[in-house]
Amino acid sequence: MTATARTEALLHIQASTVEAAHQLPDVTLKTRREFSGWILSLRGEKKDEAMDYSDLRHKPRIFERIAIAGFLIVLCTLITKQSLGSNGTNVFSRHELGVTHVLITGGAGYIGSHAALRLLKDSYRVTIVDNLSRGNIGAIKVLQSLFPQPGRLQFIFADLGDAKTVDKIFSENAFDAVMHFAAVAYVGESTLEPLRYYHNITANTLVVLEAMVRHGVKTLIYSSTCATYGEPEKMPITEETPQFPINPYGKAKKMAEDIILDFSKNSNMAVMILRYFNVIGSDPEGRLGEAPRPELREHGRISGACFDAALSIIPGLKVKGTDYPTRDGTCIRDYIDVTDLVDAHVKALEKARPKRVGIYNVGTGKGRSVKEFVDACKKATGADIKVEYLSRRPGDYAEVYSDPSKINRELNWTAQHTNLLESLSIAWRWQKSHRNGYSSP
Ligand SMILES: O=c1ccn([C@@H]2O[C@H](COP(=O)(O)OP(=O)(O)O[C@H]3OC[C@@H](O)[C@H](O)[C@H]3O)[C@@H](O)[C@H]2O)c(=O)[nH]1
Repeated sequence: MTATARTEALLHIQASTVEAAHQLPDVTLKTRREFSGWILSLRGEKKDEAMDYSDLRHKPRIFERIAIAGFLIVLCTLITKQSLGSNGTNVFSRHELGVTHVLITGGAGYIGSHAALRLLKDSYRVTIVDNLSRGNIGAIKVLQSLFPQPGRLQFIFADLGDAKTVDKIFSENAFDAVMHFAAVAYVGESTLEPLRYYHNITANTLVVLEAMVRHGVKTLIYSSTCATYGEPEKMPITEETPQFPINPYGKAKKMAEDIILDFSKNSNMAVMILRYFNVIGSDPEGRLGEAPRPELREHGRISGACFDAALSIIPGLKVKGTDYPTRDGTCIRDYIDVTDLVDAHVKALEKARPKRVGIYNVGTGKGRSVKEFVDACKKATGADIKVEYLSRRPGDYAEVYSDPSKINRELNWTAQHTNLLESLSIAWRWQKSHRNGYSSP
């Protein structure tokens, strides 16, 4: 286009704009008249009923324009703060706008997949990173079938130990928050393979944290455990109970906590550390469940062992230790339903604020012995589970149960599913229809 043609085109546009202005609809004229009237009343002048909107006398003077602009700026700032939080990073409000993107590490695992389901249901955007060493692709497939819409759920097969890949994932995605679930998590196995535990839990947390810092991700919800307390003298356990873990799993989680907490002292990051007690149950609608690796059966948790025994996958349940100083000689644990646990994560995410560091026990506050647990499991499954009594399992502590009052108070969270039989019955429904985990109907 030549310079002359461009000038002609511009003149044409201006002419049509003037034309359009002359055809302003009545409503615009009315608004301008009202505006002029408002300006006059601010000046203390009398409103001229016959005034014309185009009368220059009624246009705001320069200082009035500055005052109006200032007023509008203050108003816009207030509205923005209201919707984005005082420093623009309020996760909850961004979620209300429908944009919160949460990275779930270990989202193919038992707890991670339930958390992903809940977040997706609540309209969050979710990216799962999992190396499938402990998790199940079957859980991912279920989630994908429930949320097939583009942009809702992304699955990335990757190992958190691979810092380069993790960095690439962060650079290709704008995460608002990270829920770091991925970890090996068997107390018994940790005593046999401590290096695996220290590396997987501690080093990988460092990789995630460093990537968050590099890419400006401001919120971390960290999965910790009651195992960090070890064997406290006083029950119930509060967040102030001294942490003296007695097995590599608990020690590695405590180290990861220390790394995060030391880092948080000079950072704006919002950090929520959730110390889970013993997680049981499954999605009440039967879409997800707990599917531990068959080769790790010997290290498995009590709930999995009970169900395996009920399904005759193993000949019977081995109760490990009957000489603990407890009411019936078996260990006491605080069993928390996975639905409540993921609810605690959502509440933690909603209440996360820059520089806020929260540490919370997530438990029911009730302790149940292994024998009581096995009785409930027999009722839930209806199976006459054969029980064998063995000596103690290395790394076990006699009794832990939580004082959940801090999380009740600060996150407005209370365990809702405290009926052990009910939680086990729900989990059993899924287990018996998934005899071989996700790979079998
Ligand atoms: O087959 C079994 C399994 C477990 N148990 C006993 O059941 C009790 C609970 O053991 P689990 O392995 O289910 O759970 P743990 O208490 O060791 O740790 C659990 O809770 C805290 C979480 O953070 C851990 O990830 C989780 O493994 C222990 O006393 C254990 O010895 C058995 O008697 N037989």
